[in-house]
Amino acid sequence: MTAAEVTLCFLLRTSHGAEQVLLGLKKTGFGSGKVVGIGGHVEPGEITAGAICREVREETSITVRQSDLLPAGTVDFVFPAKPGWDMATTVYLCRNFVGEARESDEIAPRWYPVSQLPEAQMWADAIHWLPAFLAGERARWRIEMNPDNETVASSTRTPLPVESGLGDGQQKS
Ligand SMILES: Nc1[nH]c(=O)nc2c1ncn2[C@H]1C[C@H](O)[C@@H](COP(=O)(O)OP(=O)(O)OP(=O)(O)O)O1
Repeated sequence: MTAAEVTLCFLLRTSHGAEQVLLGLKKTGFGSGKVVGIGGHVEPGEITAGAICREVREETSITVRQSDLLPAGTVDFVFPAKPGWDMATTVYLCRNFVGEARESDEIAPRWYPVSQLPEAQMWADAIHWLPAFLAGERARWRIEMNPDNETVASSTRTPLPVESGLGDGQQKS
């Protein structure tokens, strides 16, 4: 089964001298009840950068321009006991955006200090890859889950060269 194409964007800001990242409590669907990154599925006909701008706006009311997206890498989430959940994720950071985060039907967004991520409320794998992306590392990650679909069986990281474009302009057919 082919992994679903999804995308995540981590908005960053500095508040009172501390760096913060926008995450959100997922209220519906996949990962409901967890604190997750902002994002979702790339729809047919969309490029990944267009999809993430749409998802950020739908989920948080914040406007992000494609030209302000900073490609960070990818995460392949692999669920061997549930292959239908496999996702190929393109990850962006963004420091330039317009608007205030507002709750949507899907997500209750909240700013967290980068140094104090809400690890216990997130997917167990997030602490493997998220701090590295937030520290500016660019990489391709592969996360394989255990049969419980919750705990991590393995995580592997392949560094990306700084100039890599990550195929941002590719259109999904
Ligand atoms: N193991 C995992 N750890 C993690 O932190 N995020 C994961 C994950 N597996 C999947 N995700 C993320 C990637 C993706 O952004 C999200 C699932 O996409 P969506 O939020 O779009 O799902 P939904 O089906 O609820 O919504 P729609 O796409 O609107 O139908 O879950």
